[in-house]
Amino acid sequence: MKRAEGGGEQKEVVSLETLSKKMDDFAKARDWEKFHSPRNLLLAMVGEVGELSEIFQWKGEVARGLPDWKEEEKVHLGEELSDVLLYLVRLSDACGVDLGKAALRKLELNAIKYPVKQTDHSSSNINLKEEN
Ligand SMILES: Nc1ccn([C@H]2C[C@H](O)[C@@H](COP(=O)(O)OP(=O)(O)OP(=O)(O)O)O2)c(=O)n1
Repeated sequence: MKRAEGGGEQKEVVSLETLSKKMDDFAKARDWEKFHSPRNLLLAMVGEVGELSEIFQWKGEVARGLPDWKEEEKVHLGEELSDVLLYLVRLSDACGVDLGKAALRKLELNAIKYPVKQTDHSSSNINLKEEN
């Protein structure tokens, strides 16, 4: 696994390929590939998005970085975020989509659609600007 320098500290870099391979190994070892169809994976991912949403439910708006959250709440959050990511990676594989490549292309498309000079950073909804 690759490691990157980060302010003197070594930080582990986890690639989508690594997650994809580990999910593949996990499914093969259990003979669960038959369950990992695109539709099943999509539904499983949406279920995990629901579990992720539950963590934020009724809390009101929370500050970036979650400074007021207990450590155990952050650990739980990491688990649910991971479930969503793992199913998304697996779903992309099951659909024959190179997720990393597709995401980089989408970022480029986003930058063309929303050029820096036309973006009003004082507005939370850039579409409002276009309508006014
Ligand atoms: N058929 C399955 C079942 C599980 N997993 C993997 C992917 C997810 O990362 C995690 C999901 O496991 P659970 O369905 O047990 O969900 P939770 O971990 O969220 O448990 P719970 O729903 O009890 O909170 O396990 C998988 O790849 N294929």
